[in-house]
Amino acid sequence: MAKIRVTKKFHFEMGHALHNYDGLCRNIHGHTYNMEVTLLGEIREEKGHPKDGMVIDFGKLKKLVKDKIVNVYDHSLVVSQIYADKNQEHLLKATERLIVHDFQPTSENMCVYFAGVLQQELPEDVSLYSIRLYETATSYAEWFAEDNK
Ligand SMILES: Nc1nc2c(c(=O)[nH]1)N=C([C@H](O)[C@H](O)COP(=O)(O)OP(=O)(O)OP(=O)(O)O)CN2
Ligand SMILES: [Zn+2]
Repeated sequence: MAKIRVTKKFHFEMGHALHNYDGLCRNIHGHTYNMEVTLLGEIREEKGHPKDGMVIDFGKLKKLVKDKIVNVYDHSLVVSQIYADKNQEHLLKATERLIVHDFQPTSENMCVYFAGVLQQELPEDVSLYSIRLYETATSYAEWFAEDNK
């Protein structure tokens, strides 16, 4: 049976600050993140089945990514534990949606983290092929399963 990739695009607004970064991005600022999630799987060939002809229903992929990533990170402020420890009092006053990770919230690290989240949630008959995460219109990071075997 043919293997094929399917991709869905998402976007969310997220603030972050890069601890000790040697440029403007050490300050709290925000981006519109655009994310492309690509899955690999076989096309269901089952005449009469509601999902006949699909690798995964785009609606199912949308719900999964929205529940696990978009609705969690949209309008949040993401900082590293080091940054949070230094600015805790200030941060808790500034936002209701503070997310602290044990890594610097760069596009590379967020991309790897999101890949881990999705890999845990996907149905067994499809696999995560790649994630492309645009931080700005001109900058993105990409995670590929092939690179991380
Ligand atoms: N390798 C990385 N470099 C930088 C990251 C990152 O996540 N990975 N992040 C930042 C800043 O947070 C911010 O995204 C600035 O990115 P940059 O592309 O430099 O943004 P500009 O607005 O200057 O982009 P232009 O389109 O070139 O104007 C910094 N570096
Ligand atoms: Zn940034």
